[in-house]
Amino acid sequence: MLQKDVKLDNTTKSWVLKKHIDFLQSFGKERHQYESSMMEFLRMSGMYWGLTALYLINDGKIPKEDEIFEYVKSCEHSCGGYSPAPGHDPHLLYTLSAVQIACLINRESELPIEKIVSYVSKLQQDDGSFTGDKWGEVDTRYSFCALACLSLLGKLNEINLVKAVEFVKCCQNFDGGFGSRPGAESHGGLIYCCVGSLSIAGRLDLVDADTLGWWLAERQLPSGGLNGRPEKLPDVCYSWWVFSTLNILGRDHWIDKEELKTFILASQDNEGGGFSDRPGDEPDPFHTLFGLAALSLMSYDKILPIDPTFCMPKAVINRLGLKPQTLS
Ligand SMILES: COc1ccc(S(=O)(=O)N2Cc3cc(-c4ccc(C=O)o4)ccc3N(Cc3cncn3C)C[C@H]2Cc2ccc(O)cc2)cc1
Ligand SMILES: [Zn+2]
Repeated sequence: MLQKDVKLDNTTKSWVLKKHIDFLQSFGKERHQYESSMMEFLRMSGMYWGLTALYLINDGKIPKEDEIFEYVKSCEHSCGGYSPAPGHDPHLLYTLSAVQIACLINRESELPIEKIVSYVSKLQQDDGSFTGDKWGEVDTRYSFCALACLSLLGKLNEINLVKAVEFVKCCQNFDGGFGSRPGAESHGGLIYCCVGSLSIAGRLDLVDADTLGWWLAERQLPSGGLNGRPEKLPDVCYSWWVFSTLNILGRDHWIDKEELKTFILASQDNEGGGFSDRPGDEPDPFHTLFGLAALSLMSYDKILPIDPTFCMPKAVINRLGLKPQTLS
């Protein structure tokens, strides 16, 4: 079977740092007005992706912190959950993004912490799993959102952590990977969510690190890029999901970092800045964060260090006194 991959033109690129700062600072303004209105349904997450990326390459400086915190507050619901934009419904995805943004700008103590804890706790099911909102769709993505959100607020003990870990374990497959629910196939993004959950819970002993490490290393293609499942095309965001998981498991040397770096740099937009999912596509804040975050794990140039479990600057995780488990 011909292996699906992309062909890189052979110029190893350096990176256009200044243009990435411009791209991130202008996203949502006139240049991207249409796109930003199209993306209203995920705007709180879009702000977390854009602001975290900017923090990493702009020396930790984030402009208009008061305006940002006003926006976060405008999306707060009486139940303690946050919506992606005013007038939308609250959801666990955007509640995590809201807490992450507050931590980035040092304002987490001004959040209604007890109400957020109550919102997240109510989403935990009897089997330890979490739904994304009251409509009840269970997915290991939401286990990660719940544990990351409460851990950032120092309230991890307010949910049943033993049951939460038990559910993640039930989603482990024979290939060492994890899926969205028990029996679902292994997928790079969900493996990151499950290993990230176990890292926050201090239960990486439950992971078969050699079998999973091997499956993750198999994601690297001749282009240097990583895919999320066998036979899929490489994609910059998997540089994060797969590579940060290998980093947590202490096996990031099992892939060729130089080749991964070349793939990521080939996916940057030299004109307008930003990174796309693969070379030649449109850049967006989502792939810009995950490309920069993977480069940060490789200590590329002057990108500030990032925490592999929370996908947040190490300086913020240290300030909060958090120590997510990793296997050295
Ligand atoms: C452009 O098409 C999509 C498809 C899915 C989504 S998503 O919200 O379900 N989601 C996140 C995601 C975001 C973007 C994007 C474009 C512009 C912005 C502004 O900030 O963000 C683009 C893609 C994307 N996807 C889809 C994707 C990424 N790589 C391959 N694909 C198919 C991921 C998707 C699921 C998701 C992942 C992580 C997360 O924290 C939240 C949602 C969004 C746009
Ligand atoms: Zn992607």
